[in-house]
Amino acid sequence: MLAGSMNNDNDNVIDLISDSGDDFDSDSDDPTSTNVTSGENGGGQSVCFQDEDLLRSTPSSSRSNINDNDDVYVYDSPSSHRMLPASFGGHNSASNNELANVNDMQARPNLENRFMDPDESAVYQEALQNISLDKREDDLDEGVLSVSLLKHQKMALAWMVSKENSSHCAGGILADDQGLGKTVSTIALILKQKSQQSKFMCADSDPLKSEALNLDEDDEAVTVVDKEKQSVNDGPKKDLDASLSTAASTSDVKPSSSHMDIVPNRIVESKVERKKTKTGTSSASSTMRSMMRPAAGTLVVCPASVLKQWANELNDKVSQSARLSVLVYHGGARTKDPSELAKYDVVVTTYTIVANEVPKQNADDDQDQKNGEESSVGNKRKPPSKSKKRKKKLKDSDIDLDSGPVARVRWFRVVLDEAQTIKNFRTQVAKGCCGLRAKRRWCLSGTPIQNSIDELYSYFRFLKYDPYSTYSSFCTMIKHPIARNAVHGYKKLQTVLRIVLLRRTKETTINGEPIINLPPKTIKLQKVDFTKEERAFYLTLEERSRQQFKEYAAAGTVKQNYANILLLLLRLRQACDHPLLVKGHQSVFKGDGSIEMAKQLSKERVIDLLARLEVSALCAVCRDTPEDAVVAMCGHIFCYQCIYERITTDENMCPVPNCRNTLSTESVFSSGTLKICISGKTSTHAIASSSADDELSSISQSSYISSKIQATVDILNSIINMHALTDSDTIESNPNRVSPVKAIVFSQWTGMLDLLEFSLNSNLIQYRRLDGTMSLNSRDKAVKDFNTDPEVRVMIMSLKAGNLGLNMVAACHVILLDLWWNPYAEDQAIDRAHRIGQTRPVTVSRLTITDTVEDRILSLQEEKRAMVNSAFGEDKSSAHATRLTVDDLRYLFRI
Ligand SMILES: Nc1ncnc2c1ncn2[C@@H]1O[C@H](COP(=O)(O)OP(=O)(O)OP(=O)(O)O)[C@@H](O)[C@H]1O
Repeated sequence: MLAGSMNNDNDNVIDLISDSGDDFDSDSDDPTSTNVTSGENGGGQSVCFQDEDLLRSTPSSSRSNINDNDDVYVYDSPSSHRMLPASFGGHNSASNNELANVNDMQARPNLENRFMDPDESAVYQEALQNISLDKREDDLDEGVLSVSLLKHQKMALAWMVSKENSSHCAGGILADDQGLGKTVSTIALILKQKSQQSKFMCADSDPLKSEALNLDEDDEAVTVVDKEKQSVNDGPKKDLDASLSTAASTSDVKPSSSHMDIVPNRIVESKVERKKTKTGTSSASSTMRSMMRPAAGTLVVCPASVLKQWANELNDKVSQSARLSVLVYHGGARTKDPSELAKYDVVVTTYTIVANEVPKQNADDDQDQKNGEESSVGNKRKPPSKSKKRKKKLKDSDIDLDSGPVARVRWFRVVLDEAQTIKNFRTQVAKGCCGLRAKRRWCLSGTPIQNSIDELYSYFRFLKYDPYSTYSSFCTMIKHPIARNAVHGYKKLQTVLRIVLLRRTKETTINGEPIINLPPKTIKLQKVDFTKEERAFYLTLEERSRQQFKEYAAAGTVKQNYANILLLLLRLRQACDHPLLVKGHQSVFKGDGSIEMAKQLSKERVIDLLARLEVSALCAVCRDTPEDAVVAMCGHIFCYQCIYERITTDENMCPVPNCRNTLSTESVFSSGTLKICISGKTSTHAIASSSADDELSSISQSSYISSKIQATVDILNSIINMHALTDSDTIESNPNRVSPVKAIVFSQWTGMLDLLEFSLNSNLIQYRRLDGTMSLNSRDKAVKDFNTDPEVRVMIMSLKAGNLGLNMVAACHVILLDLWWNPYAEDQAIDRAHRIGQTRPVTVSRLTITDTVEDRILSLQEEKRAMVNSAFGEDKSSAHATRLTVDDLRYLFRI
């Protein structure tokens, strides 16, 4: 275990998780956010804690069911390994226990008093009210959905409806495991509440009604649109399939081309809106503009990769008679007219678009975060006063002109799918989502907490879950109580969460019955050996990295060189996949015009950009370790996917605050592109294989089949050939006869996918590919081909582009080519196949090379799981928070 290798030197604790805005943010899925334990008590599960993460260790019995002997994890135990305990969801087998917290409050006023704050009385009241609602179910009239809701979905529907009707925090977090049908539950909610939504959308035309319904407390002025100025317009009625085929590509979207079944009487006169917005920037006109903000239906915000899937589900799961009008709001040619959005029951868009179109929260918000960070335990600061709020809202109106259509309507409901996207409250995307005006707010996430308690704050802020929606209150009322007394602090947190969060795992039972009968999932850790040459290559690299680290340590500059150290680790991880990745092999992205652009730059500039790229720790958009890192002309670093989505859909401004640099696909460079310019060679392969000092050139060729690739191909071949059919096969006895066995292969590096492709081609294995550089239409087609074409047996995907949301039950094997710091990203990937609709046992192969950095990553992953579990577990013995220490890094470098 990791901790076993560490000493007690707490003086060595370094703060590798920055508190505010620097590069080492607590959001990142790199070791900085792993909250690794360090040896405080001389080995074992000792930890070095600070108040940031406030986490405790878990007894081994409550951890995942790990068989140490054969490295097979079997996820069929009733005690889920996942991050929230039974008591959180409130709707699982522990449904009686889960009420204990609230009952405690009733029965023992002392407990209540221990944390009761005047601002929290509404929370307390709701906790009391909720006691009796636990097992309620709700359903839709027959024929509204094309499928029947499962029992747990009926329970979710009842809970969501009651939450929406709650006076305090209308909405919540549906945190069911991946693949348990959150999308369908949410669609059921939209349908169930359709009449309320329609009332909201129509109330614009009746000021009295608007006031009586108190329709939008978020707005500074209730929108009053003269009925006479509304045009009744049925709009172009096109069917959803047609709209999808035009709307989802990044290049071929026509404004308003994706309308269907427009709700009559709901069209705000767009000319009026446009005229108003053109008339200058005076406060009068901005107030007017605000008043003219039309009321719209439900906005679904999701990652680009699942945009089409959402639209498809809205189409497929709703019967013809109850059909919802749906707009896929995406692509450079999307409408600029907010009233256009207000015509639809549901608008589906991406996080990138929300981040771009919604004005970021202003200084008040930042000040609040500062207050929270600065305030010490017991030193409570007041949340912003009402007058301040008012001021802020007026400012919002003033910046209305800068905002896009999604920010210029009042939504009835906003749903954030894969809501962990906003887990870092400091990111633009989190701020953008919080800036949306909405009456009801939902977060959907199978992995709501990945790194720290702070992630909850981001959801609470979005949900406007008062009083915890300001950072200072969140710290005072949640973080600090945990720091003071973990037992009571967590109990309180569980109670607070129980009101807004519903979670069931695949192992949850209702009345003794599993909520879902999925075939089992088996995860195998498959250890692969390097060849002699690969081992030699790796050892040389490792030795160099170790020396470098020692130099930093000797100079006392480990912290300052943190980005460099991450890069050293990255190289070691890549070496485990294929030596060529270390040599700079990277996909030259399809249609990449940037080589020509880079050639125009001076050599110094190119070298400078390459240097920046090579020390990049985090993507400036997602704040994760960049996948397929690119550097922009301004020097900022991004994942290619993160920036590609932005520059192909929007105004092309660099998303880094105060950097107004214009970006295009031609002006962001991969290291491969820059190296081509420096060397004058035409391909990265050529550079890699022609290095003068490359004594190991035979394994640095793109045609070289690395051990991991060989292992992957072996697995694939055995899967494909395994199910030889006999004459006696029936559909029942051998379902593979009708649906051939298929596999998904994930890697973090598109360069690795390129290299794998060589072997798949030479083995005549038919495959499709999905990565972040592909248009949404191409991705959708790849998924469809994989799911429906019996000849296509393999899907190769980049982890970032493919691990969220997609339904791929055609696969019953998943191969993870490399390990990720954050084990939850792997869980998400695996659950593309292990979800409702899967009929066969799912086998997962995690490939690792023995005796390399990957062994240590495995330990880190387990520590991370234990950390997240322990945040909510039963063991109260060691209530501390964790930080990555110098010793942790020594451990990673085997020093
Ligand atoms: N009641 C139902 N009947 C039939 N199929 C269903 C039902 N509910 C969900 N499904 C199907 O199960 C699959 C998983 O559902 P869904 O995508 O809603 O899960 P999810 O919880 O949103 O997953 P993720 O967290 O991965 O996004 C989908 O293919 C969906 O169509």
